[in-house]
Amino acid sequence: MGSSSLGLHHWSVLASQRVILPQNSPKPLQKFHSLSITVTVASIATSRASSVRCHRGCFGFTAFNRKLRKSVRGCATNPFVVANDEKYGNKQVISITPQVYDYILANVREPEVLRQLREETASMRGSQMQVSPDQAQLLAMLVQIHGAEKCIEVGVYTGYSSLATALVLPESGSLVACERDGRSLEVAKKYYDKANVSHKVHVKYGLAADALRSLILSGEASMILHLLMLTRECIRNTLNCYYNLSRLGV
Ligand SMILES: C[S@@+](CC[C@H](N)C(=O)[O-])C[C@H]1O[C@@H](n2cnc3c(N)ncnc32)[C@H](O)[C@@H]1O
Repeated sequence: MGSSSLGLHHWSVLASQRVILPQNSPKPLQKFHSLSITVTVASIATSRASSVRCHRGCFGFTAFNRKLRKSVRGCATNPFVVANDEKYGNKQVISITPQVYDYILANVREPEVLRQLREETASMRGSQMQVSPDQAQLLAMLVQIHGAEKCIEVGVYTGYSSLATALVLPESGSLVACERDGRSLEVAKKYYDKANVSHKVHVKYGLAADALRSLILSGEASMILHLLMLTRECIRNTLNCYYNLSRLGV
């Protein structure tokens, strides 16, 4: 993986990374791992209990999710939490309450086209899977800070996070968008068109691992892997491909 590569994961994959990543991961993957934690922290803060349930079903990381559910429940009821752990110097920390989250949502910078996509998706099956506006803003910001030109999204659904990414990519940039569900992909494509970013998005309909394998074969250059929401087996296959990409130095 080249020097301009950046790896991010959605929080729910964090537990699996420990199991799947090779022990002697090359440096880029170590960077990838620590960056995921950044996103994880941000995402845990804004995840809803319903999505926690969904992820539990998908991945079966019961202990991890039990902990997470507990923290989400705690966040919803206690505006302030005193962290007794010495590590935090017994400081008072603000947790996310519905009111704080309302404030975040009211102040997030969400382009009009993303708002429309979010509203259209709200009535669709699986809408709880969609990333939230604040998560998308964080992703878009990281793409911009990093000056990324080539990105991959594994798991597009109706396209919210991929559209947020495509909107901030430069005109010369490209996003490989992998999704196995044709119906949600149709919605995504409609919004890429609407936002005039279709030329930046290379849609790969089918299993992500296949798309990644073909990227390896074609020797595609540096990229961002920024969302991975698959079954455990798919994660294993996909990460193997990703690991091969980094070993090849692409
Ligand atoms: C959590 S959703 C993605 C949310 C999306 N990034 C958004 O912003 O709305 C996960 C998506 O991954 C897709 N998916 C699951 N396994 C897959 C695989 N093996 N290959 C490609 N897509 C997959 C599902 O169909 C689903 O649409």
